[in-house]
Amino acid sequence: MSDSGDPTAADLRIAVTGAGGRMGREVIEAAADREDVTVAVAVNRTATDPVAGVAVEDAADLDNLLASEEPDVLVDFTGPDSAVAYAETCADAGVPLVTGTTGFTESQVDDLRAASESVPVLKASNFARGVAALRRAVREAAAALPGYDVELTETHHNAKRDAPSGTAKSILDDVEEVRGDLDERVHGREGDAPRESTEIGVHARRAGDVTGEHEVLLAGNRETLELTHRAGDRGVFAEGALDAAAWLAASDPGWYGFGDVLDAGEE
Ligand SMILES: NC(=O)C1=CN([C@@H]2O[C@H](COP(=O)(O)OP(=O)(O)OC[C@H]3O[C@@H](n4cnc5c(N)ncnc54)[C@H](OP(=O)(O)O)[C@@H]3O)[C@@H](O)[C@H]2O)C=CC1
Ligand SMILES: O=C(O)C1=N[C@H](C(=O)O)C[C@H](O)C1
Repeated sequence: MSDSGDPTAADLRIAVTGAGGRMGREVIEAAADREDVTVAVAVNRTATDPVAGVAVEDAADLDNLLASEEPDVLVDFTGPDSAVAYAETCADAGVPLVTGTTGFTESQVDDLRAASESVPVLKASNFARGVAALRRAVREAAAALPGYDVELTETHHNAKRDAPSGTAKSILDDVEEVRGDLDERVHGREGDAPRESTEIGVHARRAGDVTGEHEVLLAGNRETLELTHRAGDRGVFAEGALDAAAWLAASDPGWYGFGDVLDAGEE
């Protein structure tokens, strides 16, 4: 962090886990494009060539690297098991954690929350600002259209592991909060499957190299409303994650979401 104590002023030093993955690479490349961010540590589980000129070390050495390099924050896009392990490493090292990893079980989220008692932890299923706007719009529409059926469809590239996506689950939580009558998530339909009024249909498509699309359909009373977000490329997630990292580095230990970063920007 810069001597001014303001990590957004200059030279936020980050660590990146999953540096050989799609998102890890994108974060390192986005950091290279920003004057205010330096990648101090980059690790991957398996051997990886340098990314944007940054050497990628063995993830098994992360605790030593955090101790020697003292980054301001760690940015993680890996898998649920590893993200939980890295959260414990961050808590031990006193390094704030931004994780965009999805697919956590409830007990793994509890583990992340435990780490947030020692260091700031920010978990977000989607770092696109447009998705934050989509979620607000969906909440408003669901509240304004009582009794309408809701169906959610997400589409991602064919290498995505978790389904439905983390973003889809966040949107489902939003809808259920606003529409107390919808409490049954139905994942696809097959055979004799008449729709119940309490259902939210959930559809996960995997195809080609689609970056990420989320569509919410509300239908009733002879009308339909569709709200859709499409990510053009992964840079949009990486930039949001770096904004979150800059904000989190100056925060107190606790549990945060991307909304906290966006709300702070509006003050
Ligand atoms: N919040 C957001 O805005 C976004 C979130 N995501 C989420 O980010 C995560 C990663 O996505 P993506 O980059 O596409 O995935 P990739 O499979 O491309 O990359 C995952 C990386 O994590 C590493 N990794 C996986 N498991 C472990 C482990 N157990 N221990 C250590 N390292 C591990 C892999 O290393 P190795 O190659 O050695 O296996 C790889 O480098 C997913 O959960 C995805 O849903 C994705 C995009 C945006
Ligand atoms: O795995 C991905 O690619 C993505 N994962 C996130 C999710 O699960 O919601 C965010 C984005 O849609 C891309």
